[in-house]
Parts: sequence; structure tokens; C-alpha cells
Amino acid sequence: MLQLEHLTAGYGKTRIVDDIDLEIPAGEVVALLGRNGMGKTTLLRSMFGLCDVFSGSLTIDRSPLPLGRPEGLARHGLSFMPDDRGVFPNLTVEENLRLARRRSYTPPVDIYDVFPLLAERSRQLAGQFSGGQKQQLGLARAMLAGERLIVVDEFSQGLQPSVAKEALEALRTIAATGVSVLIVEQGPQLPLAYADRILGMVKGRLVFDEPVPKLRADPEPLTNLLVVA
Ligand SMILES: Nc1ncnc2c1ncn2[C@@H]1O[C@H](COP(=O)(O)OP(=O)(O)OP(=O)(O)O)[C@@H](O)[C@H]1O
Repeated sequence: MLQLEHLTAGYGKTRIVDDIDLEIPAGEVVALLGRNGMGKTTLLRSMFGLCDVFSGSLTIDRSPLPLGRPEGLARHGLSFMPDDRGVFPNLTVEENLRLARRRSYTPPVDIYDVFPLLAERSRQLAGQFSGGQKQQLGLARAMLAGERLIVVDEFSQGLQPSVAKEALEALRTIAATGVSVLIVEQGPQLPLAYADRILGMVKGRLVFDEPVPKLRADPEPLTNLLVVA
């Protein structure tokens, strides 16, 4: 169980996300949704030290984790794919994947089966990839490194629908072995099909946290969240 408590974070002196409490049990796939500029990216970035954290704590199975310290979180098996994908442009695909692998952990999916493109282009420099190709490499890296938690910003950015579905099925297979998964996604379709829970964010606060079956039966909270007033 991953627990984030009383997280307040932003940039400089500006608070963007305010007093967020969030729990993700092992094995759950959780999607964070909200309109542009509501603070989704900032919430994720704050966990991994890419913006300023004013207060908060992070624990996994009640053991404290170094909130905002990316190397420390990586050592505990927490991985993050930021919205710029975080790949090393001057390294090949193979080298990017090798650096992400953990010595003691092999995910329950074959990365090259999930993303055949990465096998075909294993010797190519990541910097020569298109945005959608980098997205596949970034997701693969997050899957290899996330032994306990995988966090992905802008999950389906640049992906063909068939590749996005394949990647989400892989994330579900990984989650089933006890990994927690948190993704940010623009639209509700993929979360409604693949996630266990959906969180709604408005102006830096979580305004709902609902199981997907409930939202499938009554999508009104999602509609209200995503419609521009
Ligand atoms: N580097 C930054 N410095 C200052 N303010 C920032 C910075 N990055 C984002 N913000 C502000 O923080 C707020 C939340 O942005 P954030 O990117 O977290 O939202 P988001 O919900 O992820 O939006 P989107 O869906 O457009 O990516 C916005 O008002 C944005 O202008």
C-alpha cells in the first residue's frame, strides 16, 4: 500500500497542489484525470522531486520513503515516466532499457512482446525516435524499474490506440503481481476500460476518488470533471 499524506507542492512560492491524501493498494491501477492546468503533472512531479514540495509524506507498507528524492525512490522500486518521457537521447534503445532494469526484478511481461518496435530498433539512438516511439521506450523503462510503483504522466500521449491498449494490458498484468500503478490520462475511455479507480482533480485538489464500476454505471462525476464550464 502506497500512502501519500498532506502533500502540498508547487513552483517557487506558488502552491499548485494542496493537501493531497492518496492511497494506492498493491495491485491497483489508478488513473488521475482533470482538465488542463489542474495540477495533475505537478502532483506526479512533486513525488519525484521535479518541483517544490512544501509539506507531505510518502510511505509504502508504512515504511517512510524519501518524498521528492528520485534516486532514493528508484532504489525502493518506484518508477516515473514524466511527460517528456525521460529517455536518454544519446543512448540506444537497448542501453536505455538496460539502465532501467533492476538486478533483483524481472517484470511479469516481456517488454519486447509489449512493444515489438523496441526489439526492431534496439540499436537505434533514442534521440532519433518520434514522440510516440519515445513514449513506448519511456513506458518500457517504467515497467522494468517499477517493482513496487509505476507512475506515468500523459499515458497515451502519441500512442496508436492499439499500442496504448497493449501497454495498459501489460500494466494490468504487472499490477496483478502486487505493483501499484498511477497514470495521468487526458480522456476517460482508457481509464474506464482498464483502471480500478479514477481520481478527479480540480485546481490542485482531489475532488473525487471512485471505483471504475461505479463510474461506468454513473459517469456524471467524470463528465462534470472534464467538461469546460
Ligand atoms: N514550471 C512551472 N512554473 C510555474 N508554474 C507552473 C510550472 N509548471 C506548471 N505550472 C502551473 O501549475 C498549474 C498546474 O499545471 P500542471 O501541469 O500540473 O497541470 P495538469 O493538470 O498536468 O495540466 P495538463 O493536462 O495541461 O498537463 C498550471 O497553472 C501551470 O501554469
